[in-house]
Amino acid sequence: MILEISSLQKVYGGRTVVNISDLQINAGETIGIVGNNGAGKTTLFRMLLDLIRPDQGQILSKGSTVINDDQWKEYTASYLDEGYLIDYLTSEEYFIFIGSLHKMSVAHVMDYLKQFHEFFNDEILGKGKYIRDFSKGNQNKIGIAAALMQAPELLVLDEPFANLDPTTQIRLRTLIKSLKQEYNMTTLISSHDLNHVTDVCDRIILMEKGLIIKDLRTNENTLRELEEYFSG
Ligand SMILES: Nc1ncnc2c1ncn2[C@@H]1O[C@H](COP(=O)(O)OP(=O)(O)OP(=O)(O)O)[C@@H](O)[C@H]1O
Repeated sequence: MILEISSLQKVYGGRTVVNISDLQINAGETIGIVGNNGAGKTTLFRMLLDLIRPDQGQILSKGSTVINDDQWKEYTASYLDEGYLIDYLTSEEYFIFIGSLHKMSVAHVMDYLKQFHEFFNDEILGKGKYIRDFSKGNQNKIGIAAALMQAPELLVLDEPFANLDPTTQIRLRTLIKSLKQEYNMTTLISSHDLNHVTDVCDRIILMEKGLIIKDLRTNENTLRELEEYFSG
């Protein structure tokens, strides 16, 4: 078990926006979190990553509470939004900076980036462009590639398919699947795209008003079941 959540609550302005009594995530699972706007997906991710603190309950990562023990940072990577990026750096400078945090040399970073050749679609590297000047979709790609740099055991991505062109969405699906196969990475992905999450994830958690409404093992009926739920 890599993550154990119990009695977790976050309250904003008297309203409980996350309310999860019990949730366990096993190592190697690829989990899609779906739910309409305001369901609490991002708030849950922010608590998992100690970006905000719960009002109640606890999150254990490999048995240690994330708020008291920094151990989780060694094996957890995430990309939630552009707040992770550094606007005044070029993409190369940013990758080199993130690489340096993981003790990677410049040559190592450049070598690492080769595997993203297709994913970057010739738009990210060698442009001499500052991160602030990239499109939102291309900023996403930079953030995701940088998050993967530490070869995390646990990866958290908030709406990674949003703003990506269709070609890159499909490439990201392939990338996530291959990472799972290659080194059994545990991945949490929030998404509004039911097609993508049911294709990529082996488990889907449906949230509504902070609560977990469904927790499904993905099978051939899952997409239809989710579509029915959301259309009703
Ligand atoms: N800092 C904050 N202050 C007050 N309310 C907040 C804050 N952050 C989130 N909320 C509220 O918490 C609820 C859950 O928001 P959250 O962003 O987690 O939802 P989400 O499922 O990620 O939604 P979306 O699909 O729109 O990204 C929303 O009602 C939101 O307005």
